[in-house]
Amino acid sequence: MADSTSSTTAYSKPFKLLVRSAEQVVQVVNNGAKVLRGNEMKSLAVLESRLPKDANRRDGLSVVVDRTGNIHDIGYDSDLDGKYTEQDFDHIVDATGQCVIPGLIDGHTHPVWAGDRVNEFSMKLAGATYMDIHKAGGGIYSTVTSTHLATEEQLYSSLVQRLQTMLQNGSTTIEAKSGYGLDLENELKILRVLHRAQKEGPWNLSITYCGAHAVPKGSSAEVAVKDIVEHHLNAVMEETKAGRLTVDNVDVFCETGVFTVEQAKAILRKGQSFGLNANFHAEELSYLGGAEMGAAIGSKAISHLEYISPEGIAAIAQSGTVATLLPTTAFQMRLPAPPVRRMIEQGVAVAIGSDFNPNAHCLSMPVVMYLAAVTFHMSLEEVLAASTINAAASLNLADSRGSLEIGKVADMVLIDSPSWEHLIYQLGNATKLISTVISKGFVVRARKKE
Ligand SMILES: N=CN[C@@H](CCC(=O)O)C(=O)O
Ligand SMILES: [Zn+2]
Repeated sequence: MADSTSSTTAYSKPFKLLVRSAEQVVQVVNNGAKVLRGNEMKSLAVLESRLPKDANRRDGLSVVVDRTGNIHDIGYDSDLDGKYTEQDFDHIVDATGQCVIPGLIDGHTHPVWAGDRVNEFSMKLAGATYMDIHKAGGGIYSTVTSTHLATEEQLYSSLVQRLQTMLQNGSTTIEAKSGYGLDLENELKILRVLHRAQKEGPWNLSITYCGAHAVPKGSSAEVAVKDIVEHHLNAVMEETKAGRLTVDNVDVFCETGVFTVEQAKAILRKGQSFGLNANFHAEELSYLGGAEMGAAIGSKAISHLEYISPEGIAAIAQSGTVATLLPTTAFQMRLPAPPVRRMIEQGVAVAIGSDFNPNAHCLSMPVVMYLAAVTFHMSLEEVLAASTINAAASLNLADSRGSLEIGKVADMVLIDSPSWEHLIYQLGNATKLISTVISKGFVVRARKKE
């Protein structure tokens, strides 16, 4: 097939897209595995272009995407040339010299809020702790106040800008929490904004109800838990049943001075009774035993875990609960790194996320991946597994996402470099390196060649 890019009448061709002649196709897994646990994260399935005997040009790799946006075929150009013609595709992307990786999956974000907390960043640099600020009524409370004042339209417009930036940085699936409403009316407002973004945007969101993000001012943890368990969660689920919301996960900030392990358990269990995945914050600033509880109730994932105990590690290794680690937060709050090496040695599946929120303002998974490698002592292979298949597993999405395998959704990132590791190695250069982002088989970012 000669080099060309064609785009003709929709639905007239048998296939949506051909990405061809790539240097590498990083499948991550190629055997249907739905998660990589512990040492399995060390080796990834990578297809390399080849130089056939007596040939003067490399035989690159191609990915064929069907009409539904799923991967239909993966193989060498020379093999696929006999099976397809240029006319079979709506669109052809020439990936010569580039690497194809799965769309990145950001396992933990708080993307719907108004205002900012740049003043608190200064305070923290001067020595204030996160909890000092929270107890003084700042932190989450300050964002709750500004988010209450914002209209749905304002929240939607800032959310879309944030998601666009995430997409430009390679994230095609993003876990997205509510949690700056706290009261039912404002939590529903935030969830509606997320639902609209999911319906209207090119990204894939995994939406999380996080009404237990802080104890509402003037209330107590006991009253807040009772409200959520007896009233708010029911109301949220009624709205989802009516098709006005989508909610996939339930979250709680289980932390000293916020919600106890027992309180978190009550909320998570109630969410699970509605079919939501338990995926919550624990052991971030102190050890409480949230990991042990989360494992015991079959949580899909637990985030942060800087202060996880050896028993907690054993429990999540045993239960298969994914540890979603958040390097930007640990880095900017100067927290100790979670015991990642020990987790991996003991067979835990590790995912990572940006934790984008007004306390840790980072929209770029490649930056998060760099921090995971350098500050959490993860290898480049472990970092990519944590941002693809394991992040998919943390959101119960590994059947359809997180690897480049036939039948999975064609979410792909093309990196203009001879090997995929450059995406992590070249700190701060991701939007230059990423030439193309493909979501559900549609090209949603196509950088012009300079
Ligand atoms: N720790 C709780 N939630 C967020 C921070 C939210 C905020 O400070 O606004 C986190 O994951 O880091
Ligand atoms: Zn968080």
